[in-house]
Amino acid sequence: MNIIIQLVLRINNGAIEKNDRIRRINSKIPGPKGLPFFGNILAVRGNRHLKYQQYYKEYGPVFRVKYGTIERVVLTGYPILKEAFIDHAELFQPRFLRENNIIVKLYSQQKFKGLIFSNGDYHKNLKSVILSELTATKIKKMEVHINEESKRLCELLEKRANEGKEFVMNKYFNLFSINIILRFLFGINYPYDDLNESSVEVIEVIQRFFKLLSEPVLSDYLAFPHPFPERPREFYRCFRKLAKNILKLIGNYKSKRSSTGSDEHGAIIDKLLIELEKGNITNMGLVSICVDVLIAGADTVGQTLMFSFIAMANDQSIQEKLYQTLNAAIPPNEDYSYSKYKLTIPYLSLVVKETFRKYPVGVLGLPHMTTEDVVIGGHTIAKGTQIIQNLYASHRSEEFWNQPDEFIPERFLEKDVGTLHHFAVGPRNCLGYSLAECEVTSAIATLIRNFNFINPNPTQPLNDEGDFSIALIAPQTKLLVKKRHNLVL
Ligand code: HEM
Repeated sequence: MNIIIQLVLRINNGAIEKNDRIRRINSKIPGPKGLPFFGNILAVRGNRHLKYQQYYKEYGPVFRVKYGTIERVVLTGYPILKEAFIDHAELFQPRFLRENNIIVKLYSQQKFKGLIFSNGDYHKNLKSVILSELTATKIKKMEVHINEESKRLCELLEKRANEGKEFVMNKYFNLFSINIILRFLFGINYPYDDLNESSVEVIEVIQRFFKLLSEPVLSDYLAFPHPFPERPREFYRCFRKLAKNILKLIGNYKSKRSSTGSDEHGAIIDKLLIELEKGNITNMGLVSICVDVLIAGADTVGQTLMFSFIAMANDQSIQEKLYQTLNAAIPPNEDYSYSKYKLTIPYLSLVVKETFRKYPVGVLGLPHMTTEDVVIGGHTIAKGTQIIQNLYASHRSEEFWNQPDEFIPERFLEKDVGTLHHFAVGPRNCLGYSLAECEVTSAIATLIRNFNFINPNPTQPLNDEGDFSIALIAPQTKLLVKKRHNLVL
């Protein structure tokens, strides 16, 4: 017993000493004063991205906040993010992992290792395996499926248009993006005639999982191993549900593969199964990786689309101009094709860029960590500090954008326009960016060609303020849709 107590004390002392060093070095970085023990954790509850926007205005592009004993430095604006994540890429690349966090412990054990919370060669290898399935050529090959999903969405919307009633749009976009990720991962899509119970459940579990993952918990305050629960039970319930679904899909995929005798279906899972056979990942690791790609890829695109349509329903002139541009560029009986038209319909690109600018749904990215002491923007940041990319505040700052809170696609025609970085900056940025761009552009083009999206109460602009989560959540939004003509299907 004595030995165990001594061991725990030694670990505690090690952690406390390490934290003291970080605190000492970071103490010169400006930032809000915090409460003893809690630091700033109570002040940033709720819409954290708005609080960080306010801190950026008060303290500048490099500011420090404390989450209990965790030292967090927040970087805002492309120039400072570039200085850190590109000019010092190696020092800022790793994911921040709390050593005493159970999830992180689980994830970092070989058995459960996923993608998002791994580092080093394991992460590098996995990222390149998955990226090899998301090249421009692969995406072009999959375009037919993306168009199919867009058309299915149109068919559902046609029913709503025929009813002539307003309806909540959000879950349709979520289903669209989940289906595309499932196509890339497993070569399948979620069966739906409309929003049935099981599809809605998957959407809700993914959103809840993200939300729970983004909420600070008691363990955030503590620098040492402890017995307190890390996350509410609901978190594990969500993970188990997702894992169960994924295991079923992997099982189905394997039996389909053995029944057809084919080795190559062109889905990401093919490549991951090879990694499993080589012993580079475990069975549970495979599940964690699939959960990571599913949650990272589904909610982000769904929320982005919802924000875009809210903006366009609030400004009919943008929607009308886009509709006319698309009509002029694409023959009436031809589908929109991303690979064919992405460079030839400038106004569509402007609308997509402005969507990503005004609504960078990965608002604070995912936490990174410094591997050495480093000077950024004139401030010394200690080795081991948690680093956050303040993407929302960067994209909404008057320093880089004129009228940043307005939706103005034409801003990208100006000469000295800011730099978009909604997929984060540096080599550890979003793995799905090419797919996301293709999905968002294709869905906007196909839907706007076929429907007019209307705010049912035009005297009151639709709310476009999101609710903080790892992927900003768009408000539940009721729209009216009107068919433009016979659908281009
Ligand atoms: C509008 C859509 C999307 C946005 C705005 C977005 C944004 C982001 C951001 C900000 C990060 C954090 C990067 C960092 O830590 O520096 C990220 C990471 C990630 N994203 Fe996306 N993302 C989107 C779509 C997707 C899609 C479609 C996929 C799936 C194919 C995906 C998969 C991932 C993965 C796996 C990571 C973790 C990368 C790593 O740890 O190396 N994302 N994304």
